[in-house]
This record gives sequence, C-alpha cells and structure tokens, in this order.
Amino acid sequence: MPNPDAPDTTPDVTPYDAVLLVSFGGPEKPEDVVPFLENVTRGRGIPRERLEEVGEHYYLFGGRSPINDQCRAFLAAMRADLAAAGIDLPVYWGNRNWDPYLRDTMAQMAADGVQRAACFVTSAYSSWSSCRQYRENLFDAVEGVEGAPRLDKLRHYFNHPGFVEPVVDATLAALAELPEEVREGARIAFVTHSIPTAMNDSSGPPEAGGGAYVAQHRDVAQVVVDQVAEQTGVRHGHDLVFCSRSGAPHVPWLEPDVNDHLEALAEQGVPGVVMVPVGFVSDHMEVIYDLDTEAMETAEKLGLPAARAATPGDDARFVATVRDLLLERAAVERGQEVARASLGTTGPMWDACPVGCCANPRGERPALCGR
Ligand SMILES: CC1=C(CCC(=O)O)c2cc3nc(cc4[nH]c(cc5[nH]c(cc1n2)c(C)c5CCC(=O)O)c(CCC(=O)O)c4C)C(CCC(=O)O)=C3C
Ligand SMILES: [Fe+2]
Repeated sequence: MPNPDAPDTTPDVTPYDAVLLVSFGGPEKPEDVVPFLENVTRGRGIPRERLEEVGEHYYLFGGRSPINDQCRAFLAAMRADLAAAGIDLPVYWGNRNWDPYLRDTMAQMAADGVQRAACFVTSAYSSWSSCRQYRENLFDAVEGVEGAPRLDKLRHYFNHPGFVEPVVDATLAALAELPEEVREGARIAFVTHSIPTAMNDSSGPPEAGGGAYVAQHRDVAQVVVDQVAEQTGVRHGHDLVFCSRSGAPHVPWLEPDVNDHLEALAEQGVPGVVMVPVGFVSDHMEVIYDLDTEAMETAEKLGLPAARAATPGDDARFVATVRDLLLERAAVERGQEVARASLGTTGPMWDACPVGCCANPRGERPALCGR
C-alpha cells in the first residue's frame, strides 16, 4: 500500500549534502561560566563588573544556559521535519562560543565527506554581532581544515512567515494572560538585544545608509501589531526597546532599556504591557534572566501588569522555515527561479551579503557567505 501522506516527489536539495545549525553556545555547568564569558568577550573591552554581573545571571540558573538545550530540541525537530518531507540529509551543529565548537564540527563534516552545507544561524537580523560575526566565525572554522565543506548561509528570516507567525500567536497568548480589564489598553514592548549605536549605524549594506538592525525589527513589530489587530480588533500601541546592554558606560548603545521603558509606561498610566522578545529565536539567557527575572521584577515593583510572549523555539512553523530556505536556496544554486516568502515592507533578504555589509567595528576580517 502506498502511504497517502508521503510526498509524491522527493524535494531536490542538490547541491547540498548537509545542513549545519550555527549557534552562539552557552555554559552547561558552573565551571563553564568563566571560560565561556572569556570566549565571548576576548578583546572586547567589556568592563570586569559587567562580566561579574552576567556571570551571576548564569549562576542563578545553576551555571547552565538554556541555549544548548534549545538547540538540541531544534535539531531533533529539524531532523524530524526533513525526514517527514522525504529529505535525507545529515544535520550538524556548531557554536561560536562553546562546545560543540564550529571548528570541531568542521573537522567532523570533513571526515564524513560533506562537500557543501547549508547553514541556518540562530540569529535573525542584520548587524555585525548578529550576522557578520557569524560569517567571520565560519571563515575561522574552515581555515586550515583539510577537506572542509563549502558553506552557504541561508538568508535572514526575521520577516519569513515561519518566524513571524509564531510571534503573532505568542503575542495573542500573552495578551490573553493579562487581566481582562487591562488587556485592551495594553502596550506591546518588542524587546531585542541592545548593540552599540555605531554597530546599528553600520548594519546592512553601506549603500543603504545603515540602521538595518533597528529597521528590520521595526518592520517585524509592525507586522505583528497589524496581525494582532486583525485577530482582536485592537491596534495596540507599541515600542521597540532593548535589553542586555553591555560595554563601557561612555559608549552609546541602543535605548531605551526595557526596565526604563516599563517605568515610563507606568508613569504615563499605561494599564498593562506585553513583552515580545522579537530579537530572540528561543529562550536564551537574555529572555529568562533579563526579561523573566529582572524586567518582570521591575513591572511588579511598579504594579504594572505584564506578560512575556513565547519565543518561536521549536514551533513547527519555525522549524519548517529551515526546510523552506534550504529548498529555496538549493533551487537558486541550480539556477532556477524561486518564490521567496516574506512579510512586511523590507522584502525577502539576499542570499549572499553585499560587500561591506555590517562592517566590523574593529576593522575588516575575512568572512564567508558574502559577495
Ligand atoms: C545582537 C546580539 C545578539 C542577538 C543575535 C544572536 O543571537 O547572535 C546576541 C546574542 C547572545 N548573546 C549571548 C551572550 C552574551 N553576549 C555578550 C556580549 C554582547 N552581545 C552583543 C550582541 C548580541 N548578542 C554585543 C554587542 C556584546 C558585547 C561584546 C561584543 O561586542 O561581542 C556577553 C558578554 C557579557 C556581556 O557583555 O553582556 C554574553 C555572555 C547569548 C547567549 C545567551 C545564553 O546563554 O542563553 C546570545 C544568544
Ligand atoms: Fe550577546
């Protein structure tokens, strides 16, 4: 008996023979915390006090970041999704800052004879930290590894429906968690990782004038607000705010900080707030500490009813986004025309970053996956 659910044609993934999940990495036990922080901040001029403070966030959770388990769950979901679609590709995982390190993964891929892999990075937006630095890490990972595969980074997906739709649903669910009497008047705080303002200014292609990091977040926020309004009939006021500021105090980073923002909302008499961590693909430390712990405490002190929306995590639509981008890119590489899904006004993103995109504030370094 043929299986009626089986796809009638196996999707063509040529020229790829592997998929690589690229992530940040995080500590898994207390002894990992200091070496992890040293990996992240090497040569970055992060003040000692900031490092001690961030270390405490990790110790509060037993020295274990949630990020690696999030990646493991995502990997399992990805493998199941690809298999269900009849795609038989090995899926690898490598991190920028912790085991499994990208470089070790490269050696494994080379040993397995992988020729060309499509890379999905757990970071959705443009900026040096969130895109170009990963491209530099990929360069470093293959440098000197004999037989290392060719790596292609799958395009940015912040505006892909598979990323945005789970955020819309999560926003609706968080609104429903608020007491009924404050729901309609609640404001939505879209939260993302702060970066130095200079890094935002140099994000995106130079000829576009910079500012892509903030512009992309604003575009997604507008789509979410519009889709929520379609569902509820209420167009909530919204703001883009930031968490996890680091660096030296005299260096300007994107503001307002989420805690200052909550104070301002309370002062204005806003009855409630939903925090949507739109800058994070899953529950990273920034989400469980900076939002669920610190910002929630701020809201409580202010007597401001608050709820935090879930991140996409291993939502089936987000997991399927990897497959969609893989098949899209494979078709492009075979010279075929493709339809590229996107929402909002930015339009679908490029496959290879333009020259000079998201310039490294510390000077040019070699990177893969650019033109
Ligand atoms: C834009 C952006 C993202 C989002 C895109 C992406 O996901 O990549 C992101 C993600 C993450 N950042 C993370 C952790 C840290 N980031 C730090 C430091 C910094 N982040 C920066 C930016 C970003 N970071 C910047 C400009 C710095 C200053 C130093 C530098 O110029 O590089 C520091 C050092 C201490 C401190 O300074 O706070 C830590 C520990 C984790 C792991 C969390 C977990 O364990 O769950 C994740 C996912
Ligand atoms: Fe960070």
